[in-house]
Amino acid sequence: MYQHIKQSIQDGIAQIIMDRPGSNNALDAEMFRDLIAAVEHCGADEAVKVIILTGAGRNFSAGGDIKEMATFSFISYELSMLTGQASLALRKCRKPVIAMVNGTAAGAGCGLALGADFRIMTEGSCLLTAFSNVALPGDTGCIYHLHQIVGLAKTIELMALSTPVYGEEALRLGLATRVAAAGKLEEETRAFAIQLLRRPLGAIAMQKQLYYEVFYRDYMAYSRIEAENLGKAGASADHREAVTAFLERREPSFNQKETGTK
Ligand SMILES: C/C=C/C(=O)SCCNC(=O)CCNC(=O)[C@H](O)C(C)(C)COP(=O)(O)OP(=O)(O)OC[C@H]1O[C@@H](n2cnc3c(N)ncnc32)[C@H](O)[C@@H]1OP(=O)(O)O
Repeated sequence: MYQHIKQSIQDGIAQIIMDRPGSNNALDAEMFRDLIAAVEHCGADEAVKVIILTGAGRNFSAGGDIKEMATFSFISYELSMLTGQASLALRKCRKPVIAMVNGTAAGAGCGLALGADFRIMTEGSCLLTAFSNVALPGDTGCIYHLHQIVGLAKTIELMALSTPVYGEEALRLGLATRVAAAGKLEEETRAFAIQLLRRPLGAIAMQKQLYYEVFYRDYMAYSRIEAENLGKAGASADHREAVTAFLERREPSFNQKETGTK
């Protein structure tokens, strides 16, 4: 049904898989659209009680498709807004959403994991904001979600430095819900989903509605600024340099000018 999104339902648990392992599940506009459709579909399907979002292969997702970015002269407003809508779809969904973070969740992948209600990680899996590595300010509501969990000071640090946050530290910061034992990520995520299945899901749906309506009130205003900034930064010399450096597998050399100047 979708090209790079797989969806299955078993015993009330839907699994949505970002499935482009050759590119570490890097996301393009079509994948964001399909992900939103899959989440909305699961949200409306009576057979689905709990949703698990994960990535195929070694990593959850490497975020926006940098190889595709190399072909752009700018990042479109439509793509930028789609990123924010994708993580909002997880937040708006009335079913509990668990991000099963296999390997790395980078950039937009990190934003999506943070848009979920729960994150199950392993000691070796990590959340990596990554945006500043490619001279971008952020998307997928990443700053908004992060700020809700760790506060502004830690958000500023994680966004500016793009330091990876591994399982145990993520747990300490409140970013991870559970850290599964090595090799047990799927088993422990499923056990967590089954635990949720036994909870009063109607009341949890109302809790989610309340979180969304109260704590995400200004999300769309935020999202528009996020998209405008992504467009400006996507046209900057620093971003061009970062994308070229990524493809050439070398460290970028930033020119230190304000992002958005050419
Ligand atoms: C609009 C949205 C914007 C954003 O999200 S901005 C943030 C963009 N994302 C990043 O900056 C993260 C970039 N990727 C990485 O840092 C690493 O990857 C990982 C930590 C995720 C995984 O590392 P490892 O397991 O060592 O894999 P590997 O050798 O780096 O990559 C394997 C193949 O995957 C391709 N790939 C990785 N990330 C992306 C990406 N974001 N877009 C497109 N392709 C990607 C590589 O190039 C390579 O491919 P080949 O084998 O052909 O050389």
